[in-house]
Amino acid sequence: MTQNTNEPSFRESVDMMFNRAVNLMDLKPGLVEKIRVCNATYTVRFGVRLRGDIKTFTGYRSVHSEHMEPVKGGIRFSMGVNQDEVEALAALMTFKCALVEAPFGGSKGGLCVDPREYDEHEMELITRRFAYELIKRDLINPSQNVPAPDMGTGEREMAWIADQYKRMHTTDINSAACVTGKPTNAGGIQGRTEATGRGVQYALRAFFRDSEGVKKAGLSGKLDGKRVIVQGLGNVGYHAAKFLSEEDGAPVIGVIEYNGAIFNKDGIDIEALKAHITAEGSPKGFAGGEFIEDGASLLETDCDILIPAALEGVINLRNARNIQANLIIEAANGPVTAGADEILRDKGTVIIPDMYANAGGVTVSYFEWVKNLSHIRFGRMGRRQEESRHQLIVDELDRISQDASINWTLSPDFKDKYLRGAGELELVRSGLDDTMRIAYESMANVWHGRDDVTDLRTAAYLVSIGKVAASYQAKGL
Ligand SMILES: NC(=O)c1ccc[n+]([C@@H]2O[C@H](COP(=O)([O-])OP(=O)(O)OC[C@H]3O[C@@H](n4cnc5c(N)ncnc54)[C@H](O)[C@@H]3O)[C@@H](O)[C@H]2O)c1
Repeated sequence: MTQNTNEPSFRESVDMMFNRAVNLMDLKPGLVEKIRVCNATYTVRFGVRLRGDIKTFTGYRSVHSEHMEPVKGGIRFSMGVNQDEVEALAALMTFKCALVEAPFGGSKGGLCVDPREYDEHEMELITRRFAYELIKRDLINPSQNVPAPDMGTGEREMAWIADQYKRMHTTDINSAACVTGKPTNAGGIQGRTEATGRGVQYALRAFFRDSEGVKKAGLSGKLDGKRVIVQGLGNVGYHAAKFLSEEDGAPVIGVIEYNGAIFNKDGIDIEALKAHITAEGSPKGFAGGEFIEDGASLLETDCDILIPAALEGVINLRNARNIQANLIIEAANGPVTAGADEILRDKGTVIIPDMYANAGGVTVSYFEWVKNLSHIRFGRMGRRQEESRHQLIVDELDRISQDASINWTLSPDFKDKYLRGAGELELVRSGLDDTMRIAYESMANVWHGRDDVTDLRTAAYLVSIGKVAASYQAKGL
């Protein structure tokens, strides 16, 4: 969403950020160009018989880089979808996967449709037809191109896509791995739906462990007590807001939706607001805070952490100077334009970049893909060994607690809970936590360690472009 005619497009913004980083690297120009360009974009126009007429839809699937296969990236359903947008999003997927070491190339898809205009049956017809067009060209395939949810899509659409693939490839034993983000009873993995929001939470925890980074943002102390404003209470924004307010003691004082915002300086009950929006279709009338008609104005309200979790280009040349948050974490892809990025950098605002901040989704998608290909429940292998290791600790604690000189006892259900701690959800969460920590450290080392790198985004690009370049070089390019 470009807000100003002087503003570059989303794709140009990504290129400008890429160029800024690449200028600090010692790579051959030919290799730089190979990494920068989008390999291919397929455009499809197809008709679906709806309400007694034929309605034509336009969709895209873009493959940015195949330095690793399959390529990976979500499918978005929104009226704003266009080629420029999908190509920008596909490029970000390449760098995101490299940064968190998910072994995929970058891709993205989109369909120009407003899901609110159609009922469930109509959406199924539209989704299956779009999937059919992509599957028959191997643009959805477990070993070549694996989509996932994005704006306007969720596990329901992923289940339709997986089923469509299965119908067209009845003998493919790996068909479930053709798409991630499926429901858990249809080949999905526990913790995928919450994964991107959970990743935002882990990213913020990693940031607040980095005292030098916290100082650079002009903040102090811990995540606990920091005032948060979130834009977009969809999959990513809702989970991030819920976890931060319920588990980290960080009150969400503002929530911005496309049709208004809610502000409450004492913190908003996220579950209650989500239930209200689901029932009413709007935050208007919510009793737990003040309703603000011009929702986007809340982006400029005083807070510690701003979480844009809706769409691109919302922080731009028009409002960047008025942003008061010390820290912006880009839960959405591309919420800050290249021009706004420069203004915010000059102001000293720290931005945790999209390619890292929302990488939780692709990380857990990777676990799901591996689970589907291995045909075994995630964590099932080795579970007995894990349990006997846990049992050793429990027995030892039991023994110590028998010591009369120590005045404490184990709670009766401790043992049971401890042993259950090795389940799929716990493994997914700990794998995600590790990934977010390691990736943060790799960026922060560059951010704090090089005088010519003054922001986390450039640091993130340096790390990820370096990995993509190494991958191409290993192939002899
Ligand atoms: N779903 C994922 O796993 C995932 C992974 C990585 C990145 N992302 C990115 O996160 C962002 C959100 O994705 P999502 O899956 O949560 O989508 P979603 O469709 O579940 O939610 C988007 C939310 O934003 C709201 N919204 C739309 N336009 C708005 C506007 N102008 N102002 C305020 N709110 C607005 C919508 O009403 C909705 O509540 C996108 O940029 C997407 O690319 C999503």
